[in-house]
Amino acid sequence: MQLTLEGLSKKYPKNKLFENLNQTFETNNTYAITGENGSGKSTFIKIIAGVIAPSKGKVNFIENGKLVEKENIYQLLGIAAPYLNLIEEYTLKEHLDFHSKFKNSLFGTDIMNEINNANLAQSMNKPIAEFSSGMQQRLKLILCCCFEAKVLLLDEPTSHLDSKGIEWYKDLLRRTSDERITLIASNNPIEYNDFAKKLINIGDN
Ligand SMILES: Nc1ncnc2c1ncn2[C@@H]1O[C@H](COP(=O)(O)OP(=O)(O)OP(=O)(O)O)[C@@H](O)[C@H]1O
Repeated sequence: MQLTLEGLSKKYPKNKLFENLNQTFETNNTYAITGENGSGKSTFIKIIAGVIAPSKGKVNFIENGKLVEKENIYQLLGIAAPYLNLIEEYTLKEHLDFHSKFKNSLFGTDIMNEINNANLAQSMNKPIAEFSSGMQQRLKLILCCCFEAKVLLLDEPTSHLDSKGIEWYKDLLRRTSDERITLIASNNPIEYNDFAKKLINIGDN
């Protein structure tokens, strides 16, 4: 799997974020997308995810040497980001069942071990609306990392996590990032230092 950027640019009427990014991301690699506040990290992640359009240029998903059609990209993606909300009315169990209709768990029914590791087992029947921000973040990371996806997009992955939660996130990523392209949008080295071989500073552009 490869992800390539061809002359990727984004500007808003009053704000030029990045221009002419050309980059190839390869499977089995983790990349940190850095840059100061407002430089465009989240915008970049949203463009990769196809949520918003670039001003110029292209994002290509290439699998076995072939360009993946736009409508099939969703199936390749796992994404955890502050602006992507869980379904508040669902319980954790309902959320897992719903997610499993679209994607297979990497661990089969052992996904419950992951729920346990994340300290969420006692909340299986609790609605997401009653989850703390840290609990919601842990569930977002499980849904992103523990289900089939070839590209992981993590925007500020440790937001709302306490020190135990950060150690849990690191362990989760260590165990689930093989054979994937992982992009971590962050200014916090704790979130990527152990993983990212390459830093792409969006603000440099
Ligand atoms: N829909 C929009 N219309 C106009 N400007 C926008 C829009 N969305 C984002 N911006 C602006 O684009 C810039 C980049 O925002 P973005 O959230 O991508 O930055 P970031 O690097 O993720 O920031 P942070 O580190 O603070 O999370 C900001 O100045 C923001 O105000």
